[in-house]
Amino acid sequence: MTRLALLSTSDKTGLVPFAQTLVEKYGFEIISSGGTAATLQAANIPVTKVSDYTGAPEILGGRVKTLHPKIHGGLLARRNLAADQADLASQHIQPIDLVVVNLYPFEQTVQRQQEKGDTSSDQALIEAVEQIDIGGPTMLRSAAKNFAHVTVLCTSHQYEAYLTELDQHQGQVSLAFRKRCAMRVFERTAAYDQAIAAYLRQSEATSTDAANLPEHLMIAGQAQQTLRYGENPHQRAMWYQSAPRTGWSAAEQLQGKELSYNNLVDLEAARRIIAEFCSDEESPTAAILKHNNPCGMAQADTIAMAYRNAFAADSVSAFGGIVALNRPIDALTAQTMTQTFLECIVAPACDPDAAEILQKKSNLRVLILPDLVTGQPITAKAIAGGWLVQDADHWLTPPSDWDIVTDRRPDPAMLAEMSFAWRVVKHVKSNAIVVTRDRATLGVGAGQMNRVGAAKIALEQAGDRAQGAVLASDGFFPFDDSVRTAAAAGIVAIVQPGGSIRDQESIVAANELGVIMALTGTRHFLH
Ligand SMILES: NC(=O)c1ncn([C@@H]2O[C@H](COP(=O)(O)O)[C@@H](O)[C@H]2O)c1NC=O
Repeated sequence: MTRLALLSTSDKTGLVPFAQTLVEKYGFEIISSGGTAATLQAANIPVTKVSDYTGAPEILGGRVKTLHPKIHGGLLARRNLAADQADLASQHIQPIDLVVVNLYPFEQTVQRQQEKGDTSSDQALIEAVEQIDIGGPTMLRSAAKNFAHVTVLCTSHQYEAYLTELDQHQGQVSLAFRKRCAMRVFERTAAYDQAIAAYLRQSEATSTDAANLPEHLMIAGQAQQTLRYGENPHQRAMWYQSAPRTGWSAAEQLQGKELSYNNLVDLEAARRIIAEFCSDEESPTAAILKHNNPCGMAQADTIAMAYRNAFAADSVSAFGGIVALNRPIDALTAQTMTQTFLECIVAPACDPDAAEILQKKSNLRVLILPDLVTGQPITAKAIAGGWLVQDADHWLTPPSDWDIVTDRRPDPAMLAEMSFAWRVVKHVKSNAIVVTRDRATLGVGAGQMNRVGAAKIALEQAGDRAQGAVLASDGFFPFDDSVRTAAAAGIVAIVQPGGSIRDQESIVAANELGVIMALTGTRHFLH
């Protein structure tokens, strides 16, 4: 008996030569849905339309094409079960050996809508809903469930491997291959459903109410790149891209070595911190990061000067750093950046003459990410037996809402400096203390197990430069010791969340030492 293959593809890439080989080399008979059948007919490949085979026309503008017992009976029947075979015979159903389906391009449709900036109009919703494939996933799932007997391909990338398999097994397919194909189907349909759910969820309010977090957590992504290794060479790693394609998956790498796992983690930390400085009125800003923490961050009148000041903040740590800029890379900045060893640079754009200069450092990875602001709305951490999910920390209390708790009050310039320090410390691992002056970091105490330790590191790094500087703390001061250490080093203003039962002790110490203190009311722990 000839073997039956069911082909129903939206993406017709490689379809014709593949179908030709199936028919001519392996003697398959083909049945296909309307558009696929038309493509094959145009290439003179013999094909029967699904509607002719089932006797049921495509209806509802294509919403029902292949949803028919003659199709799903042929896909689900167990070849080794007499009762199933009897059902097929009585219903004149032919078993189907091979199913080739790729789905309506739902993710691409949403991507296009996002690029046009319209994902929520009535028209956009109608368009997206029509791209929710129903018949395709149904066939894929039927065939995948019956992998004991049926082979199912859900992407044109599998055509070659399938033909090789036929070649190697005298026209047959091994059970192991069919099982792998089934696994890929369930991965694909899960990701497809996740994209649909995410699209529908996006119109919901982005409240911090836990009830608005999804009832079922679905983290989906398509393998974009096998990374050489993870954080360490003995850890496997893969970069998955979510749909629609945005963020780092859509960034342009102008030059440099392949991105590593650690590069991407650092780049994302760099993006998050520079995103804090991307509003229209923001001055040119540069951040240099090492191991996820800013080692130097500065604002200035030009981006070249901002980079220079960020580098000067801690030129030792900047070696091998990751740089993020909130302005296009210009020639002068490029020139300055090539004077030291850097791992990666990310900026919203790059001037042509700057690109030419950077090319001299051929290993240096330069990435262009025009949208530095948009990140994932949630963060997820793996723990044994589950995941922890929270809203990304998008909150920032504006200085106008801070509580100035000391007799001395900041003038506008001092308040702006305190706001700079506050926005930097938000992105430093806890316990975090940052010392800044003239919109540049002078000292960064990161990831310490006690706040005094973080303060000591930041102040020691700042040294004499701490005279007249500002200190920011990501969490409240449990005691007044950090305030006293800061004042002794020359700090004139402190910004911290407040909220300790001993806040008053810190305030009394600040008043006694003539230090300005602002309480923001919100802490920014970062683990
Ligand atoms: N409704 C159905 O019964 C149905 N059957 C197959 N499809 C999809 O239709 C596409 C192929 O259509 P065509 O062969 O007409 O170009 C495939 O992406 C396939 O997944 C369907 N479309 C949507 O649900």
